[in-house]
Amino acid sequence: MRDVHFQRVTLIGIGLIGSSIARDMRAKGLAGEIVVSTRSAETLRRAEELHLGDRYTTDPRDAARGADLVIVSVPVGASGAVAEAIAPSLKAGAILTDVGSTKKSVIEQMAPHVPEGVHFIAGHPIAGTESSGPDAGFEGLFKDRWCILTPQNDTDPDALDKLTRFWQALGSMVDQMDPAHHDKVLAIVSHLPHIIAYNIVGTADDLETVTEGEVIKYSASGFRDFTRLAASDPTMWRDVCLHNKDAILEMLARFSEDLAYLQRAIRWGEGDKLFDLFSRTRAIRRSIIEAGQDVDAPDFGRHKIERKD
Ligand SMILES: NC(=O)c1ccc[n+]([C@@H]2O[C@H](COP(=O)([O-])OP(=O)(O)OC[C@H]3O[C@@H](n4cnc5c(N)ncnc54)[C@H](O)[C@@H]3O)[C@@H](O)[C@H]2O)c1
Ligand SMILES: O=C(O)C(=O)C[C@]1(C(=O)O)C=C[C@@H](O)C=C1
Repeated sequence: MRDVHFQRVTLIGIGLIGSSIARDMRAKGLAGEIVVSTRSAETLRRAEELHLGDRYTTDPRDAARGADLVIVSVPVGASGAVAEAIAPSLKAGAILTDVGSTKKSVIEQMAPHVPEGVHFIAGHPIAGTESSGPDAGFEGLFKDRWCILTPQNDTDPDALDKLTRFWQALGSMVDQMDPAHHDKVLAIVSHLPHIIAYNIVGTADDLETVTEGEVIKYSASGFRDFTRLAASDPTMWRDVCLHNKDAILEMLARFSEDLAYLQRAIRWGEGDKLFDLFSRTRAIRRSIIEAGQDVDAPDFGRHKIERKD
């Protein structure tokens, strides 16, 4: 059954996130018309082959013209340039949003370009995978996942309500947050895990010369879980690191202190300290599962989740 929320929705960027939004919009009939725009002609052709939209263009300004909702789904470092490019064609009353993994920097980049009368509300769906590009998206990515919106004091309540209901129609649970707070929370729950994964897999790769191939050969599921995160898109994660620098560095400093505590406990054979920490963290994992939030546990096969615990 169709449930049209916006007559024309423009998607700027059609990778994992943009194409997942497109697939759900199509399946649920949330848009009268979907206009797809992306930088490279090749990606655009692929989006067309996948029937993700109704109209396709590599010109973002043309794509945004007349749209009721514009969703920017590009690496966060490109947000400002995209906002500048589309600004002249945004119509009064349109809602402009994004899905970027960092919020303070995206708002700083985009807000100065937003014309009077256009409602800019930044957002971030907390859902994704290590894959990228239009083929990587899938219907249902946002189901039962949080989407954080970061409205400002002067955000129009009706526009906020419309965007909230749109994300809810995609299956998300919607929360509101201050952008700086968002960046701190995401630094610890998303950005640090990726940085740690990139680092441990890089270290293991460096050790290959010492261990003569054994790191890869004997890597069991613990290490493989890290390799899934470490396979995430390099451009996206370079931009996240550069655009959430302060919060990431703050969390890394805290992480390093706690790692030093662990290192010391191992050196001095303080088993009780190790046991206490490992018991506390095991309880956290269990509470996440009990809260029903383990639907996307890393499993390499994706979509089918086998619970081992
Ligand atoms: N991958 C995830 O798990 C995930 C989850 C939530 C939010 N996000 C955020 O969503 C956004 C998109 O991520 P994705 O995973 O869909 O990425 P992706 O690499 O799959 O797709 C990115 C899209 O942006 C376009 N693009 C790249 N550079 C550009 C530029 N300089 N100018 C204009 N367009 C450009 C690409 O052509 C592509 O269409 C990012 O800001 C990311 O931080 C990602
Ligand atoms: O599940 C994954 O592979 C993800 O990396 C998704 C994930 C996350 O860290 O939770 C990654 C970046 C986002 O901005 C939001 C979600």
